[in-house]
Amino acid sequence: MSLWTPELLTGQPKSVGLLRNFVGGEFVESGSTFAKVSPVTGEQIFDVCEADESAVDAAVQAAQAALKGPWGRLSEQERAVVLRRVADGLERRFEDLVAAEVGDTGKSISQARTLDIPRGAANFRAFADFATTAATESYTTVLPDGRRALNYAVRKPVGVVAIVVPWNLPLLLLTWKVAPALACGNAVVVKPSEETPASATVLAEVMAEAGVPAGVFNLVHGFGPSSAGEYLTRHPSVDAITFTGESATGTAIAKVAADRVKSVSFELGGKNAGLIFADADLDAAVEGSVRSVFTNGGQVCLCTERLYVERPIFTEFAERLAQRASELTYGWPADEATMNMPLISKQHRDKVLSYYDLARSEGAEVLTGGGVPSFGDARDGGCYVQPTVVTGLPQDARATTEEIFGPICHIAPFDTEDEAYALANDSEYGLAATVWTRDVGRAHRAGPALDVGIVWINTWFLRDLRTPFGGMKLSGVGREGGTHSLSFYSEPTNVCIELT
Ligand SMILES: NC(=O)C1=CN([C@@H]2O[C@H](COP(=O)(O)OP(=O)(O)OC[C@H]3O[C@@H](n4cnc5c(N)ncnc54)[C@H](O)[C@@H]3O)[C@@H](O)[C@H]2O)C=CC1
Ligand SMILES: O=C(O)/C=C/C=C(\O)C(=O)O
Repeated sequence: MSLWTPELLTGQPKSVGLLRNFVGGEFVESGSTFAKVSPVTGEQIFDVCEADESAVDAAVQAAQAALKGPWGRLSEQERAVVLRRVADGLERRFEDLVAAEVGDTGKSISQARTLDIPRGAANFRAFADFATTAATESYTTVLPDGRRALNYAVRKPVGVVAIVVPWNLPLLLLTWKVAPALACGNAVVVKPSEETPASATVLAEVMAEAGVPAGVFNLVHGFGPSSAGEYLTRHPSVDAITFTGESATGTAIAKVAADRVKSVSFELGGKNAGLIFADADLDAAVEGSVRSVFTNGGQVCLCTERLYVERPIFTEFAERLAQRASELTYGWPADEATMNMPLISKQHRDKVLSYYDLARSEGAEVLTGGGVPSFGDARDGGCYVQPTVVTGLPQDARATTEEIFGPICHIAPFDTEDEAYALANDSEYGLAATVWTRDVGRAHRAGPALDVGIVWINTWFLRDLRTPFGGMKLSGVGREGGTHSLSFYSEPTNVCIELT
């Protein structure tokens, strides 16, 4: 019987499925299991096999062996054919992936259908294209004595890549790294979040169905410290580590990686600012901010948690945003009209609610939300919080400086363009910013003025997969996307031929 039943959408499945690790092309069980519960109801939906140190070692060895087999001899074009088969497979398994993703996260079926799952297939198609069309460097060299040479670089795989990802956009973020890693000829061992083991398991099934050679894609389930995440990242045969998640976890992984000088790519946290200028299209700025603050329950590293609004429109903007936040509909994930989703876990809900309390104790005025909704049904066992808008905090309050990762924003006024950039830049993080203005000159000034990796003007989370993606300061190390991903997941060897 399929594990990926529509019952997962309710958070109340009739039976609890077993999710296994995928090593060397086989699904394997390990000694212990842990429970995965639904964020919608708090009921257990899966038993998950936790990979112990020997299971992680077997996965890394399977990856090493795969690099020596047929996979290591394929051309870029041949690998691209395999990647496109994976994309086709993800599309064939679309409804299974929706059930898996919604079951694990409680996100709305409409978001899973329009964002999370389509981006899985899109990532594989995009990197099949990028890897087969990207140029490599070439120089004709002329020396002072008249000798000439041709230099050109060839791209080679890095080797075994460890991929560690979080729970907020599970399939999207996993495939964003698996696709370029495989396009460049590497073999991977992936460690999804303990909170979201399901869509990675469907991806493993798709890999097998698409004929990806055994050992090229390996999946280990488990936790971070003293579990699969740590065993994987400190494994001596892992050549590179790519990670998305909390900045503190990035620090822990960087320390482990330093011992063997492994290359790392980190997409970390954010405390992203939105700047609303008085000349903006106010309707668009309000609706855009509703998206940027509340999408995925505020659980996207790109979400806006700090809004700065030019003083003449401050009161109107704040009232309108709070009104729209209060109108966001609750519903079961399977209801297309549902806009709010639960947070991922009780632990994360406790963290977010502690920030709601902290904001109040630091002097915030709560314009809407600030608590927990009540349903009178099984969702009361879940992890819901109210979308929340606050104002009145100083710039250095903890609630306005620390990443909360929930459906909350703080709104503050500003008076000049320079002040707006200074407030936005006054953060340990530097991931993304959103600017709402009709002034084209200001739109072009914002990019250079803001100390972040991504600036959106009059939009948010509009993605072109060729563009550099990543953050400054505590928000990350390196960039992925397009040729930036190809650079991380491959090693260039320069060839110099003297021309006679
Ligand atoms: N992209 C972002 O900005 C994200 C930020 N967060 C923030 O992080 C907080 C904690 O969420 P978590 O999912 O626990 O994030 P996390 O950063 O602890 O976990 C992300 C992934 O790293 C793994 N991991 C954790 N510690 C590790 C270690 N020492 N070595 C190797 N792997 C390790 C986890 O098992 C998971 O697969 C959230 O409350 C949220 O504020 C969470 C997810 C994404
Ligand atoms: O690649 C994207 O489009 C989205 C990335 C989002 C994150 O990295 C995150 O939320 O952690």
